[in-house]
Amino acid sequence: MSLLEVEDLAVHFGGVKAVDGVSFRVEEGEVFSIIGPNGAGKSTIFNLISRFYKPTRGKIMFDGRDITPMSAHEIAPLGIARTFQNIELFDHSTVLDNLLMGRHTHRGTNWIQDMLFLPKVRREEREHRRVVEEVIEFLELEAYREKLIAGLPYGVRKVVEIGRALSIGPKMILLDEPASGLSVEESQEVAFWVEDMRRDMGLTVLMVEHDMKLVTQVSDRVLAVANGQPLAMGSPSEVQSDPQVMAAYLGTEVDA
Ligand SMILES: Nc1ncnc2c1ncn2[C@@H]1O[C@H](COP(=O)(O)OP(=O)(O)OP(=O)(O)O)[C@@H](O)[C@H]1O
Repeated sequence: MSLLEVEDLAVHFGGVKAVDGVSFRVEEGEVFSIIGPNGAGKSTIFNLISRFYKPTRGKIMFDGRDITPMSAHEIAPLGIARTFQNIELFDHSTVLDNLLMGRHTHRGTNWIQDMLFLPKVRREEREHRRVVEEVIEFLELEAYREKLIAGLPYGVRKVVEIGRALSIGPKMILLDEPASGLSVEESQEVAFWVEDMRRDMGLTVLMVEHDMKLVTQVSDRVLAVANGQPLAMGSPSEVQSDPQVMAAYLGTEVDA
């Protein structure tokens, strides 16, 4: 059984077939990337898997469960976390508080217990802190722990965005263009973290990315899409040399 199974997925917005008949499987521990020109449907596939969009057709299975009918807040506790292309952090909170908010899906207490600060609440709080401190150490964010998001350089905010997703303790992380807007050196750091996430945390990574250097460096397999439809799937080199993929990119910008 694959960790993620996407079967004949489609979503239509009026006359626009944003995604139309996309199927793929992601194995546990795999780094799987989705590439394609602008407007190909990549972010829409992410929005379908993370249950922000309701599919017109198709099925999504995660860890043996049909998650197609579930809502976005129901899938985080199952172990699916995502980052957003446009960074979804609380600008006027610290890095630490943003990461602690990422743990909210694990809340096992109610408001009365919270108000009375019962031992169970204190135990949970300690566990949240432990996990978040591990993430801070993993992403080397120690120097920024108490800093407000608003004052941080873009590259650091992108890393905190990954940290927020990691803080929920997922089995699978969806990275939506983690290298967009980053320098060559910062993109290389993202590559190292993706490799570490898989090796040290045993995570499965599903990534949408334009930076082909990053995709080639970290991905086991790649799915290329265009106009909402699958074009080719295979190793990074197989997909990059596929004639249909090359044709789809002709006349469009490829960040090689
Ligand atoms: N909520 C929506 N309503 C209407 N159309 C949408 C919606 N979401 C996406 N689309 C359309 O679906 C198509 C695919 O968009 P999507 O953002 O998934 O592409 P993408 O491959 O992620 O592009 P990019 O690389 O530029 O981020 C586009 O034509 C887009 O305009």
